[in-house]
Parts: sequence; C-alpha cells; structure tokens
Amino acid sequence: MEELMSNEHSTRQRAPRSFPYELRTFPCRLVDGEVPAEVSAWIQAVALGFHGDAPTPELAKRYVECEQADERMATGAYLKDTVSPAGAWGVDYPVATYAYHRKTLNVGGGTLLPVHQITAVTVRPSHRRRGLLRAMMGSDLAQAKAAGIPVAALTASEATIYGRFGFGVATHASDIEVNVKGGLDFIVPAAAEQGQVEIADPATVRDVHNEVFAKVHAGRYGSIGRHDMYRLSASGHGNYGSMEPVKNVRAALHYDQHGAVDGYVTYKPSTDSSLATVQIVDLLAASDGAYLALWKFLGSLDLIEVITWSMAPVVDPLEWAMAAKRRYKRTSTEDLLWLRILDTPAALAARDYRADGSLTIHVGDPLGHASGIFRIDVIHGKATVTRCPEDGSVPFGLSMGVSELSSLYLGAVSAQTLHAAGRIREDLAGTVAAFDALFAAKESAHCMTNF
Ligand SMILES: CC(=O)SCCNC(=O)CCNC(=O)[C@H](O)C(C)(C)COP(=O)(O)OP(=O)(O)OC[C@H]1O[C@@H](n2cnc3c(N)ncnc32)[C@H](O)[C@@H]1OP(=O)(O)O
Repeated sequence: MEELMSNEHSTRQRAPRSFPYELRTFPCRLVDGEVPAEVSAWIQAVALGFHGDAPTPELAKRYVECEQADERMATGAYLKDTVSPAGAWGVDYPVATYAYHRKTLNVGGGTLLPVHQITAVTVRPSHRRRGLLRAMMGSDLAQAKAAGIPVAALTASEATIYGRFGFGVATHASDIEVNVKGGLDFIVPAAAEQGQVEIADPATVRDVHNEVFAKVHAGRYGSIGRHDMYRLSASGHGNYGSMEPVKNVRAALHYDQHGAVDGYVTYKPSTDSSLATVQIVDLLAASDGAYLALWKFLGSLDLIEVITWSMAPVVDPLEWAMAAKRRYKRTSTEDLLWLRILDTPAALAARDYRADGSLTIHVGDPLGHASGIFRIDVIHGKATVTRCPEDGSVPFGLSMGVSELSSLYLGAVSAQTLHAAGRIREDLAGTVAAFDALFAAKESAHCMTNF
C-alpha cells in the first residue's frame, strides 16, 4: 500500500525527460497479399527484442496471416528529427514495439468479458530505460479505457516490470512431472473411462483447435482468448520461430459420448532428460471426464516413464484422481496471467459472486483509470457497483491499489493474504473477512493461454 502510494507520488513528481520518439500504431495485416514495409520492420524489431532468428519474408508473411486473423494492432516507437548513423538500422525500424489484440476473459457465471491483451513489448537495448515502455503502456491503456474495455491483460517475461502499471498476478500455472511407469491407476477408474481417446494426425488438431478451445474457454473460469498462432503451435505446425512442422509431435483426440471432439492432447519426446520422458505440447479438455481420459491415455504410452507439462492447473483434479498421489510432482508454480482493471465498476459488476453482501473499498491507481471509492452491493450473486463521492462523506472499509484489486479479481490470492503482506489496508475492522466472503470463487481460476 505504502509502495503504491509512493509510486503514485513519484509518477506525479517525475521530471520531464527528453523523448525524441514518435509512436505510430497500425494494423498488422497484409496489403495486396504482401507484408507492408512498416509491418516487416516492426516484425524484425520484435524478433530482435526476444532474441529470435531474423524472420525470412515467407515467415513474416505467415505471422501476419495469423495476426490479421486476430485483428492485432501494432505500435512502434520511431526516432524523429534524426538520421541513423551509416550502416545502422534506419529510422524506419522501430526502437520499441508493442501490440494488442482483443478477445475475452471468462470471469465466471458464463460471462466472457472483453479484454485488451498486450504482447510483443520490446525496447531496443540502445534505447532502454528512457521511458519508452512507460510511454507506450500509458498511451495504450488510456485508449483501451476510452474504447470501453474494462480489463487489460498480459503474460510477463519478468515479474518485476508490470506491477507499477497496475497489473497484478491473476492466475498461476504449474510445471508437473507425472510418473506413469506401468500405467496410471485411478482411485475411481470409471472417472477416467468416459468417452473415447484415439490417435490422430496433428494436422487435425490444427483444424479442430478453435472449436475445441471455444468449448473449453466457455466453461473454464480464468480462461483468456487464444490468438491464431496457437492452433499452429499447439499442433506442431509453427510458432514465432519457424513455420516448419515439428515432426515428432503426436496427437490424440477425445470424443464425447456423442462422438464430438471435446478435447485433445499433443505431445512429443522430451530432449532434456535421460528418462523416457514425454512432454505435453498442449492439452485441452472441455469436461472433467475428457481430462482424466486423456491422462489415462498418456499413462498408457509404452516405454515412457514420465510425462511433463508446464501449464498444469494449480488445483489439479488429476493429482486427486491418481491412486498414487506421490507420483504427481509439482516442480514449480509461476504467475501466468496478469490482469489490469481499467474500469472498476464494469469489471466488478461482470464477475460472478457466490454470496450476497455489501462493502465499500477505496482503489488507488497511479494512472487514474480505476481509482475511486466504490460501493459493491451483491444481491442474488449479481453486483451493482456505485462510484461514491471522495469528499470524506463516505467511509470505506479497505484501501488497495489497482494491482491488488486485479489480483483479487479472480481469486489468485485472498484479501487476508494481501493484508498480511502489507499490501492492503483495513480501514474498518472486519472488512478483510467480508471481502473474502464476497469474492470467494467457486473454483480456482486457470488460464491455458500464454501470449
Ligand atoms: C507483455 C510482454 O510482451 S512481456 C515481454 C517484455 N519484453 C522483454 O522482456 C524484452 C526485453 N526487455 C525490454 O525490451 C525492455 O527492457 C522492457 C520492455 C522490459 C522495458 O522497457 P524500457 O523502455 O527500458 O522501460 P521504461 O524506461 O519505460 O521503464 C519503465 C519503468 O519500468 C522499470 N523497468 C523496466 N524494465 C524493467 C525490468 N526488466 N525489471 C524491473 N523494472 C523495469 C523502469 O525502471 C521504469 O521504472 P519507473 O518508471 O518506475 O522509474
């Protein structure tokens, strides 16, 4: 709390610094079937920032085909009123990149909330720490707010960058290793025997991906939309580094009792282990039965001792379904989805609530978008959120920053824990407990999408 307040203070006090850049935003799309020069230079700058290979023109074209399906908008920061030294990249190459696409976030109760997904953030090493990220983020969040988008989201390369802009960790994912030597036994075998699992060509996963993901996304609290490249990377048909099919990716589909595909797993042999290890590339399941059946299938792979997965849910039914719980090892758990509330009343009203009640909170936001005093009244699980005057006439029970509210939003952490961490202040006794009772989620949020 103190830190958030001091951030707010330091933002206001920041001395003006020279900013010899111009920000330009443009759609990432083909024109007359070709990659425009501006988009091509932007793609090269992104690859530089993430230490990737320089994309060939063919590869760049495939990227853009995906990105235009997402209606992705790119921003570049360009040096103005100058020329580049001889031999260096010209001023047509952006010194910083940033992009967004807009999809939806499952906030419970069947609601898919519009969300502004930020990605491809890079700053050229020779221009870092001069305020380029701050400038791009500030202008983009303001435009997303003005466009009526209630929440922004990203997945972060480093955990220390985005809190200052109001983002908070909203979901986690675990790296797991499941020992399947001799097969996987389940406490209730029938739970893993629903529907049918059969091997398929990975190209089939590429083709059914969007349909299967839509089913999973609609039912999975915390799920965020996937960009078009996902159907390629999930099926081993390409990624931002290459569009060459990965030859050792295998696939199995799950069919429900009506024969409809409602899940799949893609997997490949792991390269970094002496054990007979298989690594899950992607696993989607629209029902608990499909999920366990796909794991039972993985357990039946002969010659394999260990299955690894880097996107397992933090609360994983598999762990509790297995006869030998100790054969499930969670090797690490990290933040995955970061959210940033832009419109507090809209975001809080969209959420699903399990209990009724009322409370009033104060939210601080260094960028101003989400700040204010808000009264939350939940009746029959639906919230009405009212902005209150900030003239001292309305008492509030809790004070927090927008980063904290964004972490509380889907239940990644409780108010009690953030209070114990010194990050929220209880202004009226009992409000921390009241907040947790009101915001308790019926399940643990899980996001299956890295972007
Ligand atoms: C959503 C995504 O795309 S995640 C991928 C992010 N990109 C990368 O990791 C690629 C490599 N890194 C970079 O390109 C750059 O270093 C960036 C984008 C992380 C930062 O860009 P910069 O232009 O240097 O940041 P900028 O000068 O605007 O700094 C803004 C603030 O963030 C802080 N900051 C910037 N980078 C970091 C970092 N890696 N760790 C901690 N703090 C950081 C700065 O100190 C500054 O703080 P202040 O304004 O509170 O004083």
